Amino acid sequence: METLIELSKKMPKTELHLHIEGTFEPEQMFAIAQRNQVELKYHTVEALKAAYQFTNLQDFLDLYYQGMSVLLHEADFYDLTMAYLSKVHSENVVHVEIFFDPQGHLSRGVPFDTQINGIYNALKDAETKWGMTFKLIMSFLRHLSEESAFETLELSKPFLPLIDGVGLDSSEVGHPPEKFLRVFEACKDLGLKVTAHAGEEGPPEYVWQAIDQIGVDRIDHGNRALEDDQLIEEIKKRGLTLTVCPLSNLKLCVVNDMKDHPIKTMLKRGLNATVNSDDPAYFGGYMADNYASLITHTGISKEELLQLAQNGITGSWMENNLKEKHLAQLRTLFA
Ligand code: HPA
Ligand SMILES: [Zn+2]
Repeated sequence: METLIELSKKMPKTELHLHIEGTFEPEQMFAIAQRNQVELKYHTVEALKAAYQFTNLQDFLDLYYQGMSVLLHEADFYDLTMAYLSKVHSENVVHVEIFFDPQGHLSRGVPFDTQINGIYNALKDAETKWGMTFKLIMSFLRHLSEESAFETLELSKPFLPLIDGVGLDSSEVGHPPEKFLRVFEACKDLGLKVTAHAGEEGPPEYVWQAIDQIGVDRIDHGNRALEDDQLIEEIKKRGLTLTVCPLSNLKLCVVNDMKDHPIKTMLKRGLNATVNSDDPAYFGGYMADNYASLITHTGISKEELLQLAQNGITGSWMENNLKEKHLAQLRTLFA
């Protein structure tokens, strides 16, 4: 009998919540730092890894911004992205929708074209080599101003054909979605899809704002929506997908123990929850590890595993015929 973990490895998977800067493995970070002659605060891979102990989102973000500071050239962005894609290709991930944080690089003098060309060329190469499809999402840093987000949007305009959607990440509490209402209106007018991190640490009110005011197409995390029954009903009514990140939730103390992760509750309540890795190099695992951890600790059933995988396909922004193809493969595998 095939175990659920074996099945989860084999099944075609999508990744809908992934920060490319969060895939920076310490070994690669040191190699690129050396090649760019940038000094890191930590002097060995071991010392850096030992610092990956977070009690909240901000602890992590402080290290995340430090880590990305070694990315300077187009080749750095290409190598980072290709390393991630090749890793998840080996785990049967067939489609990725990845975030990048332009403001985290612009503030260090790295031009928009350097960033996006490196990332996009890797995505195109993975598509050519393995047939892995993708969407690219530009994310605004919510701890910065509305003005900075508008400046970033302006810089992105020559590259809009390469960008599918926009997101909102970084320090959530104190930076509600409504702070960026006008930016997101402008993005929608440009035909971009919209998603936002909401309800990771922030209150249900932020999820309401993301839905009601911003009109998001998807919700990133959304854990705290479970505190509000009316909100759950609204998310269901609108058919919104939640991009849930189990190992991230554990590492950032959004949940205290994987056995208490709310993903089964989300499914039971009829929410379209999906499984994603967020910042796998920092949180201890890629897609396969996230599924394996849920299977081991929460006791999800075969039916729930199939539901999660199906949600990852239906909640993606891929074309409908591709969705049908992947859904048919899943049905065969689970039959
Ligand atoms: O999980 C996250 N939350 C908010 N901002 C982020 N930036 C990278 N990862 C995250
Ligand atoms: Zn995230």
